Amino acid sequence: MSPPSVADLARATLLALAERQLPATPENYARVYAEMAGKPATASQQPLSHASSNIVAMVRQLVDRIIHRTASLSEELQARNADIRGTVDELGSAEEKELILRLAQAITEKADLIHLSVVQTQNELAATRSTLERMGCELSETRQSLLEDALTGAQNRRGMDALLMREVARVRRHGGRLTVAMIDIDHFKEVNDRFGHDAGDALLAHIGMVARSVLRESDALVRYGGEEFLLILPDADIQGAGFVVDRLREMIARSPLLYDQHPIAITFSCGIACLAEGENGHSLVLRADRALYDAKRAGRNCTHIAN
Ligand SMILES: Nc1nc2c(ncn2[C@@H]2O[C@H](COP(=O)(O)OP(=O)(O)OP(=O)(O)O)[C@@H](O)[C@H]2O)c(=O)[nH]1
Repeated sequence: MSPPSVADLARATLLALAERQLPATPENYARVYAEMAGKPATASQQPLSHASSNIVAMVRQLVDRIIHRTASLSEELQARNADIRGTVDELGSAEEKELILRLAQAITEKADLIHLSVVQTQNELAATRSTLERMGCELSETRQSLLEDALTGAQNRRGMDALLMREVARVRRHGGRLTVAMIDIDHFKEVNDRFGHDAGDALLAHIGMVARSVLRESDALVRYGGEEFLLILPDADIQGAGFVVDRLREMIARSPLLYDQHPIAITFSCGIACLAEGENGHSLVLRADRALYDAKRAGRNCTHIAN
């Protein structure tokens, strides 16, 4: 069975909150989500550059250890080989049965020692390989977090560029559609002004969580700017994207963030654009952004479709 996706976890977290009748506070989210994801809720993240340089230092240490171990094994084998050759020479000239037996015994013991050294080295190399595999996993997590926004868990702009490039190339190669929806929270500044910056941050994390719960596995959520998110919807047309955005609007209306016992209800404005023939990802996003601007000018809490 494949592991649950982030969207599955987000959905399950919302469900678990409702079942336990817990208010949707950031603390409850963090606790339940961490339980679902099987991660410690308070895991402190090392700064990335620090984590990366740690990994590089560890790889260097491991490689040094392998070089040292194989070099000393090679020296040891050479010395034991010379030793055995000497004993075999003695054996060639030995005439007494007892001496022959003793020399043969000595050769067997030396061969056993060689075998032991090789087995030890094999074990050490196997341990090194599993350490390297573990570090490979950590490195790919680190690489992933370089593309993620830490506050909301959405992709950041760098992640968005890579995703859009891949999706536009897919449409060009195989046909199909690509639609994006640019979303901007209405009057977000008032949330900061009234409840404080931490509440604003918690609201952004909340929106990220709710948005992930309405998206499909193949969709992506990007934090485009301060309080602006981009939904990347492969294989969706304008109508399909409108349906996703309506669902998000409904979910957000139904589950306002509870911050310090205060429900913080918000709405958002949205601009939708579908990739046109020959268009690149940058221009697609700009068209969605312009449609969003039109939605704001039209009074907010609505969706506009790009020309
Ligand atoms: N708490 C918090 N606030 C942020 C973050 N990024 C941007 N902001 C704030 O978001 C607010 C955006 O304000 P405006 O651009 O005036 O937009 P708005 O108040 O949402 O108004 P409209 O978009 O016109 O509906 C500013 O006050 C920024 O300081 C963030 O990461 N956390």
